Amino acid sequence: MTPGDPILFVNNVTKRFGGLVAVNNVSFEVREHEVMGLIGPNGSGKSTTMNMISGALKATSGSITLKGHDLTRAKTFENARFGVSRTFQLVRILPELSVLENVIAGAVFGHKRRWGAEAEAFAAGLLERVGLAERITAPVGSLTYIDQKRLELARALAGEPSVLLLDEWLAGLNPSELKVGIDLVASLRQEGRTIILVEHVMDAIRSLCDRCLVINSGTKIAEGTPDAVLSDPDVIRAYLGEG
Ligand SMILES: Nc1ncnc2c1ncn2[C@@H]1O[C@H](COP(=O)(O)OP(=O)(O)OP(=O)(O)O)[C@@H](O)[C@H]1O
Repeated sequence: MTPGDPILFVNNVTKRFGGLVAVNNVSFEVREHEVMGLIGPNGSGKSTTMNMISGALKATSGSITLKGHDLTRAKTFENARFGVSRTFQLVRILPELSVLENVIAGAVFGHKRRWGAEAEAFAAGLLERVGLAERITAPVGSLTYIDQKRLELARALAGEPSVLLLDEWLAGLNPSELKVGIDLVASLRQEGRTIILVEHVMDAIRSLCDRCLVINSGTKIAEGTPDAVLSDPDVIRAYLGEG
């Protein structure tokens, strides 16, 4: 789907941890229906940026707004209400709940607050969507790694997000699972989801992203199409190091 108007505005955002500036005066916009890749070497500030959008961390300065909601001033739990859902670098699912219950939890605490039978039917539909229809009543402990990833994705989608944050969602998959994972994200793109993708798998970045933002040592160093940024000498230098 062709990207529409910008809905997420990150304005001059800085995050300090004591003396360390993890994110340094970064600004960008994300348009509706756009898949934006956020890339950069290890420790460059990608997860910190995602955490500020999701509300897990508060910016030291700057502002983040989504469809007119000020995420920077919101309480942590309000970011989901305002339309942000995410997956985590290390899968986080609720081990004492079933597959279905995990996704219902996402619907109940999400953007639109569905309850009861409505939440259950909605969650079941999403499990089918991510390829987990057969495992609906399974205990989460019995899931394979890729199925845990599918579950986390279904739970994030259950929040009916305006923007979906995928933090290295493809990490740790073997080559055949990776293809399945990329196809699944491609199908989300196809249906017009707005996504920020933090990813080290460059094939995924090239095939999935409309646009990429590159950060290095907390500072934005490039922005553009995947092909343009990945051939940018500053970006190559950041990844490979000087010399
Ligand atoms: N809670 C924290 N307290 C102190 N320093 C932190 C904290 N979280 C992150 N940092 C530091 O901030 C910098 C940016 O980290 P961040 O995790 O955002 O990088 P990243 O680009 O996501 O890295 P990776 O690709 O390895 O996941 C790093 O130097 C990291 O050590």
